[in-house]
Amino acid sequence: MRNPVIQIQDVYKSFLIGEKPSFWKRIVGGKDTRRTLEVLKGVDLDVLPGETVVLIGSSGSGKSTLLRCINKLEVIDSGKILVNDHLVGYRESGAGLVAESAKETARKRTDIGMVFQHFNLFMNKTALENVMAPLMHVKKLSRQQARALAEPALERVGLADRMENYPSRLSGGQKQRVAIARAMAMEPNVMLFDEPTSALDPELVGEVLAVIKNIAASGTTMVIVTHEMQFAREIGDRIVVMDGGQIVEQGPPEDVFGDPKHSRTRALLRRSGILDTPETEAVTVFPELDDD
Ligand SMILES: Nc1ncnc2c1ncn2[C@@H]1O[C@H](COP(=O)(O)OP(=O)(O)OP(=O)(O)O)[C@@H](O)[C@H]1O
Repeated sequence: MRNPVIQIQDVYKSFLIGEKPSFWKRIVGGKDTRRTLEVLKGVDLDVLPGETVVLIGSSGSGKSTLLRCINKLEVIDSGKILVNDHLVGYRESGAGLVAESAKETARKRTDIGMVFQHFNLFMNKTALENVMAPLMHVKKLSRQQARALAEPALERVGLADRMENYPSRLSGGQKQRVAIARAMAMEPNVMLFDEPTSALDPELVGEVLAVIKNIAASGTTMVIVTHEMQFAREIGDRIVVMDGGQIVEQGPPEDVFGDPKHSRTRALLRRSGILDTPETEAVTVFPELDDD
């Protein structure tokens, strides 16, 4: 069996919350009131080649942070993340592992496509120029070579007739499809989607989901953070449920949605209208007595 494309091992991540006290405040002995918020608390997760893993969980459970750690948009406090067998943030040298430079991080990121909630398009460039930009500036392709990859990428997401449009002339769904084409044109071997439909009007969600499904069907390894439970159920090879910075349950969609084991999963699915068992579940006080 091939190695997992992504290996996340015992990852911890926290943020410092609050404002750094000013120089003058410190001079007069003012206290630093910042506090540490632990967002990831020992996460382990492997993603296999061609697999689509969907992260679900309540707001603030750490899904986006975990996704962002995979391509070093966030730096982990401890643990390890390997992508394509390379340790994120480090490179091998004769002397062992050394911290990688910003340039090396940028180069490694070309293997990992990322699609954000808010598209992140250049507003002063057409759809085609948006897709060509990283091909030229990161992959250093000529304009002609970049165009030869960008056009089919836009065709693939159904935007053959919108290539010359500026983002201001595109709907939210079309903008997100340009962002997907831009990531896919780089031919990454992993795609990360961070709530790709949550900034869209409901009637535009379907077209973006259809494009993502199409990419999944082509065998690209994907990790998707979403609140769209129906979509998660349809597209996920594996559903991973996060709560309070930890993975509380994972498995095939039919198990997680059909027979959720963890109380936090059941609460999440109830809130999403997927599970309609009553709020007051029977609580097994003495599980050992239930065995026979
Ligand atoms: N850069 C940051 N600085 C400080 N706190 C942060 C930062 N990024 C995230 N957080 C906090 O970390 C926690 C987890 O955030 P994260 O975005 O990972 O959750 P999530 O599960 O993706 O939530 P949602 O579904 O609402 O997007 C939240 O409390 C959030 O406010």
